[in-house]
Amino acid sequence: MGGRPAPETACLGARVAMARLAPARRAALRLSAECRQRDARARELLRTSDMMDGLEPRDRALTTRLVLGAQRARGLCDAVVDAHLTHGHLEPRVRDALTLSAFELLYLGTPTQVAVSQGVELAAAASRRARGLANAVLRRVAEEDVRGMEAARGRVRAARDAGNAPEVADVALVGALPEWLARELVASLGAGACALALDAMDPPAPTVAANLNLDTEEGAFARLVDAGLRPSRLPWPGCMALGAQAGLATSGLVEETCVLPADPAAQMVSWLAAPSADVDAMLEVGQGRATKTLLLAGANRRLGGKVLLACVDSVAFKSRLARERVRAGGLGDRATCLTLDATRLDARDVPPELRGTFGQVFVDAPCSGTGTMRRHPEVAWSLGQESVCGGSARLPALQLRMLSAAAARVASGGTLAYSTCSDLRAEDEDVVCAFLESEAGRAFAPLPVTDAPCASVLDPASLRILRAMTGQDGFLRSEGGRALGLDCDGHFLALMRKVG
Ligand SMILES: C[S@@+](CC[C@H](N)C(=O)[O-])C[C@H]1O[C@@H](n2cnc3c(N)ncnc32)[C@H](O)[C@@H]1O
Repeated sequence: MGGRPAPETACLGARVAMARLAPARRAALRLSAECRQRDARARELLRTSDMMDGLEPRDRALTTRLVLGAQRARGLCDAVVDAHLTHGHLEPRVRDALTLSAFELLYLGTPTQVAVSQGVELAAAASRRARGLANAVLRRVAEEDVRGMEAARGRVRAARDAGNAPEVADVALVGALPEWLARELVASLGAGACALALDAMDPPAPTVAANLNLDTEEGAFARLVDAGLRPSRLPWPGCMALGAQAGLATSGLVEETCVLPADPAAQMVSWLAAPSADVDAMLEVGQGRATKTLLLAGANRRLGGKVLLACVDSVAFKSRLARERVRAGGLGDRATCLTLDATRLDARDVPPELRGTFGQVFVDAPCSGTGTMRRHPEVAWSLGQESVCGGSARLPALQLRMLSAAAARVASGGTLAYSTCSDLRAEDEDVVCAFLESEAGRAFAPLPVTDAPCASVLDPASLRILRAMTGQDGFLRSEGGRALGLDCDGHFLALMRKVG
């Protein structure tokens, strides 16, 4: 490995001096550096990097875990490492190496000897002079911080078992979150913040939805079996977990839109936001790449309907993608995908397709994404407190503006649905309450999600999950499903009926 070992390394003995850096860790270091330098999303980089193709499947899995995990825990690992430095500055690549190894020690439970010796090699790969420093820092992480983490985990588990809200400091540590975000999540979820923290580093189970616009649930299931993806049914119509995910991309099933990769709670939100068979026109706001468009059209079909959809998003390339996807996904000309700033939906000069009113309007709002941090690890440390907290917070203000503008397009007796993939009350209940108290919202009354049209076709197991997710206010918070063992992201849905 080159260079004379520093005294600290020498005292660890021959095993450390001779350790060979595992290919997975070497790849993780390079990819972490690339994430930092290009400000790239870790998942996107992992998907497109040639480096991943050259790795054995087991190494690929470890690299993925390390890169995503180190991104997720980056602020916390930085602070832990900094606390053990005797002088301030670290070369960025050495910091990348120490972050990866601190993450292994604190969150993956890698045995100390392995994590430290590999961490020393990793740091040496970044800078030869860093061996001694890496050894000293990582030993202290192993001796001091791992113990503190175990104690915090024990307290969060105890709070979960007793049904109590956990301590904010414990959630920040165990969930690898900035303190302010941990505080907001505990305030929003109460005891539900325990599971969020304890599962923070568990990769979400791969799940897909049958595209019921193209095929039956049984047909999609059979095609997944044929592709060797070992599907099993989850308690929601068309929702399936995959026993083997490798092969989904190459099976062609996603490209053909036979199945739609989607979290179980996102599937539920789409179904519950779907109109009944007698609604002929629906407006979807924040269409993105049309995953929910296809899901809710499929649910409407299952109810016997054939709704026409007008869909808007402010980003032109998403509308283009959505257009291709709804066509391939079996909606033909029934869905119109438009690029428009939805805060202007109440203006007179909207495109002709958006004039008049709709029996169902669904706002899938842009949000912090705090419910999907396992998929999008950057969120935890890149989200600014000022985006979601305080009277002038950017996201709640945008969400309220979009909801109010969309409300102008709801027909009398029609339904307005509002959803986010945020766990924060500031973007969920608080936005809905502010809307209902506003001039535009006075004509609306909350409608319990258990009264959504699709509830009539749910089997007892699906109804049980739905009830567990429904709060006393009638809104859906998916974290209630976790208590029943459903592995899902954090999603929120409110339904409101136009009564005025
Ligand atoms: C939660 S994502 C939607 C996900 C999408 N419905 C799906 O199923 O994949 C929110 C969407 O709102 C869009 N958006 C953000 N600001 C907007 C605005 N002012 N007007 C319309 N769309 C907006 C974003 O581009 C993003 O695609």
